Amino acid sequence: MSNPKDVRYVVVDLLDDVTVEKRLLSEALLKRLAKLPAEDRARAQRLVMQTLRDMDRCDRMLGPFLRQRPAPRVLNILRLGVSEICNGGAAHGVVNACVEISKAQAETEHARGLVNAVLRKIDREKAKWDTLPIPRLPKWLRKPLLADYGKEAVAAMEAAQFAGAPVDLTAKGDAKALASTMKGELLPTGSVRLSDAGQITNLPGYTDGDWWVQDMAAALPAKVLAAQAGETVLDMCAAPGGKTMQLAAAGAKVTALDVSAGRMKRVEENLSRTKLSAELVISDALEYEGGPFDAILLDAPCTATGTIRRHPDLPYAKDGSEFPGLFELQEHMIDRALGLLKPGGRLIYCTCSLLIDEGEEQVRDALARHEGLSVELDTLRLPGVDADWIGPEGLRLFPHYMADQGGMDGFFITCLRRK
Ligand SMILES: C[S@@+](CC[C@H](N)C(=O)[O-])C[C@H]1O[C@@H](n2cnc3c(N)ncnc32)[C@H](O)[C@@H]1O
Repeated sequence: MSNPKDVRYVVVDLLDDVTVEKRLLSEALLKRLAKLPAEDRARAQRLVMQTLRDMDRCDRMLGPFLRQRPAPRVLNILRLGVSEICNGGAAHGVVNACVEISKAQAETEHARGLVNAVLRKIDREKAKWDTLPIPRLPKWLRKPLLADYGKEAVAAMEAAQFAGAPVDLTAKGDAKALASTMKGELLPTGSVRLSDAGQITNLPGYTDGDWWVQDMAAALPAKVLAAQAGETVLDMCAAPGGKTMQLAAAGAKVTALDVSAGRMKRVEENLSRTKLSAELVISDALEYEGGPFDAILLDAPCTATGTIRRHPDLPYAKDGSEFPGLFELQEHMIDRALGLLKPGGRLIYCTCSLLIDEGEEQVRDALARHEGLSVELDTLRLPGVDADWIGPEGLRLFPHYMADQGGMDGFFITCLRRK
């Protein structure tokens, strides 16, 4: 019988965490993977990511064989089975493992016959898999995106999200040299793209802190800030520290602030690995009294809807209900940041979101609230940034930009200057 230390059992637990408990995978993984031997963890993570990415297709495959929707855990066992079988897994082994997982708990034991019968039928029907349409975003997210960008753009975003994401690195030093060492592609924005990275911690230069993982779009805000050596810079929502490291590597005197002590530990570890330094402050940004600073980077807490390529759990763990609270927090944070700037100082505001409420709208509202505030579009014209991506409020990036090279995370980035 399957037990809680089996890879697939843990994967079903993780699917339950996301679809039933509505927890983000990043939060659930730590606790669940700790139950597995180290050598099984990468496989569990790969399987759960694949099943989440395939979820809509799994449900389409299952539809004709289910007279009614099974209990949530039974459905998740089936989804895992479908995803594995349709991605080339050996059906016999997959079916047996899924039946064993069903038998392991009283609430799913009754469904072992169903799991067995349905997965065997799926194996016979698996040719249908490749004809299924690209999964759509959930309605709560699709609707506002359709209103903002139209059908064609949303379909392109969905295709990019389904395709997943390569691994991008930011070099601490020379990006060209890093690309050559890693046999990666040097992107026009200066990030290094790896198509087949494998285990990150085994890559050359990891222990020496020569680079860190950071999507090419996520690397742009610090480039827009363009910190000068000796400048005082506040990284206002810093954890886990990708942008803090860029600012510190540029020679700025960085104050890295975050409200989460747990996440700040990650900043500390990242700085220590890369041998970079910053002053670390654990505080609510809205209560922080420091500065004034030459420049502030505000990578505000947001819906993270631009990162679904890397986080296919998001559409299943969220339903949009907490979004208005985030929009309000972003507004307060912008006001707080402007109050911590030196006269003439610059605020780089960014969110890894696709929603204009967290980008263009925030800028329009901030300009209306603050006299003497202006948007500096020139600073956004960086190497590799297409002029068409820049609108009156800032730089708008979509997952389907540069799709043939692997795409990028959805982001909004702007530079505001205070008189
Ligand atoms: C988008 S993440 C930042 C990512 C980070 N800039 C990087 O590049 O690695 C947003 C961060 O905001 C932090 N946060 C949320 N509310 C906050 C608040 N009121 N004050 C300070 N930080 C906050 C979260 O803990 C989270 O680490």
